[in-house]
Amino acid sequence: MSETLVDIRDVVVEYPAKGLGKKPFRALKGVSLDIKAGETVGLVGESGSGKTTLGRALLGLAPVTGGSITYDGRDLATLSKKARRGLAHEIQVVFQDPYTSLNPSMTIEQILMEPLTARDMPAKDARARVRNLLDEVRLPSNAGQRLPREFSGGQRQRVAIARALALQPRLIVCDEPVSALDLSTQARVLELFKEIQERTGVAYLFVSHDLAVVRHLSHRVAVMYHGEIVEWGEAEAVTTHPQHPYTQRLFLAAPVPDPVLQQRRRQERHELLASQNRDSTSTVAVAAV
Ligand SMILES: Nc1ncnc2c1ncn2[C@@H]1O[C@H](COP(=O)(O)OP(=O)(O)OP(=O)(O)O)[C@@H](O)[C@H]1O
Repeated sequence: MSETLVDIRDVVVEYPAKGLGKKPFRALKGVSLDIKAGETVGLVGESGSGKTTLGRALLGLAPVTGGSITYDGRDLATLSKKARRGLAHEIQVVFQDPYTSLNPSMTIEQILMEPLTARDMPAKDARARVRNLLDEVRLPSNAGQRLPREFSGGQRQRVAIARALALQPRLIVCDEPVSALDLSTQARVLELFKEIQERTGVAYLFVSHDLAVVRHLSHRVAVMYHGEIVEWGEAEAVTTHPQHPYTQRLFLAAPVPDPVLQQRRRQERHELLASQNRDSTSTVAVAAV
């Protein structure tokens, strides 16, 4: 795992001003990170910190006004629309909400065939590929004839993952893909993400507000705060020895299943907050994370 697939350098995203005389809103303030082929990079941070915006920038869906995003050695900003479309199948996305991300009036087979036939795959081959995809995400082969509403949230998310896999991408932007699921379903879907990566070598940019989820899956972790990356490194190091005060608080705020450990965490968090309140040079505003 050494080849750099994505190189994000000093990226700035500014959303247009809402109203006369207002300034554009700077959602990313010079963000840098890289993703290697076959790697999972976890992106964690509180709501509004810019995680989704970074994923959208990578997908060409956010107004990038500074810096560069290089994919497989190519600067995305300098690609023609045609070249960008040609790359589209290599970078796919799985969204948070499995209830709204699938067309309710299409069968699962139609949903999965769509990207394949749009790329001129003959219908017979596309049907065979759909059967493989259902198998890859551990759904029964007769699932193809059913509608999204006949499935649970976890099963629908499996369909969304199958659709993302249809064109054999090299990178999937996963934007809070398990946040809408209950805990035991989350665990099974996370295992599926892992299994798929081991089998296909796909890379993930895995966006989540949940440190436990990110820690479970990621090789490296970036922590976002107010449009900046405040911590970036190996998942083990970032999650067990966080250096930045914001990461320390995020980590201590994360729920843990063990009540004794949870109580200890609460105490540590209390002490940390108290010490940060005393320290007026802290770079982080002391609000509850
Ligand atoms: N289209 C938009 N126009 C204007 N501002 C936006 C737009 N999209 C996002 N923002 C703002 O950019 C900031 C970052 O939003 P973003 O959705 O990237 O955060 P996030 O970390 O993914 O949050 P969440 O976990 O709640 O999804 C927020 O202040 C948000 O209000």
